[in-house]
Amino acid sequence: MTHVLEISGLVKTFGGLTATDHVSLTVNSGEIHALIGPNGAGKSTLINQICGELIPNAGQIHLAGRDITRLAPAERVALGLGRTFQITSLLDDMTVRENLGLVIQAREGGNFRIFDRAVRRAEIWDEVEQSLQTSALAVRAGVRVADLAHGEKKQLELLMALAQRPRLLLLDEPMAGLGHLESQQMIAALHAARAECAMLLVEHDMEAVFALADRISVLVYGRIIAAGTADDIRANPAVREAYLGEEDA
Ligand SMILES: Nc1ncnc2c1ncn2[C@@H]1O[C@H](COP(=O)(O)OP(=O)(O)OP(=O)(O)O)[C@@H](O)[C@H]1O
Repeated sequence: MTHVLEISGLVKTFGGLTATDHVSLTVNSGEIHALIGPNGAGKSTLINQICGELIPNAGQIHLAGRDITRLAPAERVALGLGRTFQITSLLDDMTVRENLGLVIQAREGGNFRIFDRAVRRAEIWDEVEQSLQTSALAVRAGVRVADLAHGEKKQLELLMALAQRPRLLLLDEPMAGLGHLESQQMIAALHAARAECAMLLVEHDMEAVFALADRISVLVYGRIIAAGTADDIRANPAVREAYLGEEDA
């Protein structure tokens, strides 16, 4: 079986510190795999190696069977690696609809002939409407990004990342800074998105992790100390001790 993502024996050191200590994990197609762990466990370091912002000292990363360990970030994106857009990359003076249209247009590149352009433009707007259809943003399509609430901007980031049609989407704390209702909307949006791509979800909000994850890997001091379903992880004594702490014990 080809996994969407396969990480094997990954090691990353910073001087004397081993931030990624022989990490192996897989993400299957259609799966949401959550990566949890306390502050400083090495989650960002691992994500940055998957994106190509950091190159590991040892080990391999395969995306859909292709060795991407040493590829540049843009080459990984071209092979189907997606990451949520940061709010700072949204265009404030343009509407939700226009921001989405731009991403779809960029995905297609200049890849159509002049006499196809009008047809293509109509197809792009159709795709924009489709992607908005089931989103909490549907009623805000004509609103400028500058006038959106924080949670709405996070929803737009997700739609823009999905519009790139990634095989694997890396989600770095999508619940951060969201209120209760906004978190519920984000959980619903991620749940709906699982039909479109596999996801590796780094998240501190355990309610969201337990609601969404098919499998969970627990990282502590750079090592995966446990991996399994939400029930496995909840019941694992080492995890309760190292991570969930008194809150769940
Ligand atoms: N560029 C760097 N140089 C030196 N040490 C680093 C560097 N980046 C991360 N570290 C160290 O590596 C370890 C893992 O950090 P990392 O940021 O990956 O953890 P994290 O799990 O993402 O934490 P958080 O949940 O707080 O974001 C920490 O001890 C951190 O201080």
